[in-house]
Amino acid sequence: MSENTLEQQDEQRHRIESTISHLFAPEDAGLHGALQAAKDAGLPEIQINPIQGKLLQVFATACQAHKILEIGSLAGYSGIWLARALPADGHLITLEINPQHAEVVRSSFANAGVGDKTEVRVGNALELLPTLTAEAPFDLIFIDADKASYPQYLEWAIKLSRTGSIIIADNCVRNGIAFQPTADMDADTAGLVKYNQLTREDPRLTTIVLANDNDYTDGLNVAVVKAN
Ligand SMILES: C[S@@+](CC[C@H](N)C(=O)[O-])C[C@H]1O[C@@H](n2cnc3c(N)ncnc32)[C@H](O)[C@@H]1O
Repeated sequence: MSENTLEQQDEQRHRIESTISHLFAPEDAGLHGALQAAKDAGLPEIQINPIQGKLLQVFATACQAHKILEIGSLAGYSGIWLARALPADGHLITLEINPQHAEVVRSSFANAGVGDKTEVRVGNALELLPTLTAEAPFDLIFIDADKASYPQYLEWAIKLSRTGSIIIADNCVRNGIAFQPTADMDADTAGLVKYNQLTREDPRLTTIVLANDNDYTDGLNVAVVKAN
């Protein structure tokens, strides 16, 4: 029997991933609407994928999240996944620096039926985070904004957490460059490398990186707060 070519293996992997996505993480009209609104507004297509969205919901459910904080909203796609994991009296705050993005997010949240339990705060997350202490602790914090600031976002995420909170950050693999410090790395890569190092070494956290695919193109860093 002849061995599968690389192309056939790729096709098979893609088929299995699509099946998992279709079976376990189907997108409804609200999520499709957020993607279409992003396209119509000319926003970049850099949102998480459906399997990651479902994974966020699984983690939110695991820590019985009532309060969720997101850093980096874009068009509200990940925010909708997260908000849907909340109970009726739950609340999601999402921070977004770009006012145009924030407008799209608000309307996508309303279209998806999660307008009542969500709030978009506009500004630089590094300036907004210190204003959130009275609303802490957050049960789950999702970090997905500028990569250079990830180490500072981690510091705030821990401050705004409780024991058992889950801190998740996107783009923490990037074909392996997020683990390899080099003399000439750019600020984004330096932020990711430092983030992975800090979450690995901080005794208050237990952390793993989950790749999105077998090629390790990218993935999520998932840290649980052990003690706070
Ligand atoms: C990768 S996108 C977020 C994608 C979104 N989480 C999703 O998956 O649907 C990053 C977002 O972070 C925002 N952003 C970048 N720097 C920021 C900052 N300093 N403070 C707040 N938001 C920021 C960008 O404007 C952009 O909308």
